[in-house]
Amino acid sequence: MVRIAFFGPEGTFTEQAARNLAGGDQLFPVETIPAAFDAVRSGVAEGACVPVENSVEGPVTATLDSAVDGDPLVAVAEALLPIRFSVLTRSDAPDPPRTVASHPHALAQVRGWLAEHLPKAEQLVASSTAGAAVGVLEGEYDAAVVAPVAAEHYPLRVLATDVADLADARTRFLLLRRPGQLPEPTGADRTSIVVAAANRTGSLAGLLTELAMRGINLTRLDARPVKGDYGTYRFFFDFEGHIAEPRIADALAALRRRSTEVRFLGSHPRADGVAATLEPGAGNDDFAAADAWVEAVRKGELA
Ligand SMILES: O=C(O)C(=O)C[C@]1(C(=O)O)C=C[C@@H](O)C=C1
Repeated sequence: MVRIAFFGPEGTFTEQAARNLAGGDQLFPVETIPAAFDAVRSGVAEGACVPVENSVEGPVTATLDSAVDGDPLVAVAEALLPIRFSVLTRSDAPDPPRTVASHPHALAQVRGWLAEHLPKAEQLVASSTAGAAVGVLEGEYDAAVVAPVAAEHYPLRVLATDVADLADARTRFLLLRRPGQLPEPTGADRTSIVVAAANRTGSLAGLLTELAMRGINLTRLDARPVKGDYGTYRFFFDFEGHIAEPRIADALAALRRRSTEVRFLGSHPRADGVAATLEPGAGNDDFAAADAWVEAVRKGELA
């Protein structure tokens, strides 16, 4: 039985994403994002499901940092969930609640709603949305901002549903595994890498140029500090395409040459199915034809 760790406890958005991604695999919750990575690295689980980016609050930094701190893991699939929250409370909690807790990404997505409906409630950070629900049950907080499914897991009173400051908020989640066989290219794929850029003029521009020259469309760029080396950063790139495609392989090789540290984080189908935009001359056939031409020139077959 394949075991998949997910960022829990039960009733997180990540559990929902894991259910979408894991098929019949056995899911089990872990308390933190680093613990989900560790479960795979140590062999306790074959896979892990974690959030990676939210359309309102941006990157999930615990996921980015865990991707570089430890043995390499690769993303083999992703899920994209629309995000709308419920607010739960204990029936014996003060009305209105004096404290409201959630994951920082969740609090950031309901700032306006909280200001309007619970302006006096102190906002507290919990390990996850469902972790906040557990805290409400245990009397630690009065209310929690949670995924709607949390109401099915925890015996709490529903104070509000369909809570979201922005109608189209989404979070993207990854299914991670130890490196092995990669998913096949589909034409609508995403490749992720993390690169340490040298601290000198134009080094990031140089990396970006390698992608741009090969007609590769970036879908995300985040910087994270290299811990313990003030002023130095690693850059996380997501871009359209799959390492099996020549333009992507060619760009990765160029980044490898330019940087002392590149970590491949996966090539997998995009959850939204958006096909890669192909610039003129960037297709697989264009690369094959150009390689054949160089080979012919080398052999003296062409002037
Ligand atoms: O706490 C959860 O339920 C999570 O799955 C984490 C998380 C996140 O990291 O962004 C996932 C989706 C929502 O955007 C809020 C929180």
